[in-house]
Amino acid sequence: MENKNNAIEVKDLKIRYRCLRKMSIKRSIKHVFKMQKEVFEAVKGVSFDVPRGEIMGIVGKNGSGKSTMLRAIAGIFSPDVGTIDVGDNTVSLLSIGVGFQKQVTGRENIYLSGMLLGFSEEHINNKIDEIIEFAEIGDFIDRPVKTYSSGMHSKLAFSITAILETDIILIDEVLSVGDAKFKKKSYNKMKELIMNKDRTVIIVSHSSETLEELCNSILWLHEGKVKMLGTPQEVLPVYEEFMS
Ligand SMILES: Nc1ncnc2c1ncn2[C@@H]1O[C@H](COP(=O)(O)OP(=O)(O)OP(=O)(O)O)[C@@H](O)[C@H]1O
Repeated sequence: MENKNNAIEVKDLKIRYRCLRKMSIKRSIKHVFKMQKEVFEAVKGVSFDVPRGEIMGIVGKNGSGKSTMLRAIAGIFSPDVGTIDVGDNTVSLLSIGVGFQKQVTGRENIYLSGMLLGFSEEHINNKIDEIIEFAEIGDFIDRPVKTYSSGMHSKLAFSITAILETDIILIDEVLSVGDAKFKKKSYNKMKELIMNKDRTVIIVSHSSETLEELCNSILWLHEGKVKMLGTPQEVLPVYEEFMS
């Protein structure tokens, strides 16, 4: 870490997706050994720092690279170019559709997720009752995750991150999941986690109201590049004007 007050340092980050070039089935059978790969750069040289204890919001229209960047910071993708430094902090990503083994039970998934986040079995043992209680999914905790509704899935994912308390929390548009009661409870829990002065948070959201209330800074991504970086008061009005 260049500056010891930072929890996250991202420098010149570039992330590319490699997909197979579209061609007819006949052609692809004929050319199976030389199928051409198409490369798409979703993040095109992004740099920013997040000081320890701060909350940064990310905005940008659909497809601007927000989720790709969060996944890279969470360690799911590695950078094609550039660096991401999170020091020795534990990092968790709250996002719909990542993280669970569908064939095994919610309880087993708590252990798997907890260990992936870097926690010991003993630590998870101490926290598991609290996680299950917070998730409010009843007997489903001992059923395979593939039988869960999307609301149940999100409640369990949220509870694991919220109760295990990593140093860095990355939140991808999940502040508004679950039913009204859980939404309120999770929003309050998130605020409690965020208010901890040592915790660092990045939130991707389309709600300017939420970002304005919670964030110290806002990063505006546009087509994989930084369009603006500043305080919510500086960035959000310009962004809203741009989007309208
Ligand atoms: N697995 C993939 N393979 C190829 N391209 C992808 C893949 N995932 C995302 N992309 C492309 O990368 C770009 C950035 O996608 P990303 O999901 O990061 O955007 P986003 O800003 O999070 O969008 P949204 O607001 O819709 O969630 C998009 O153009 C998308 O089509």
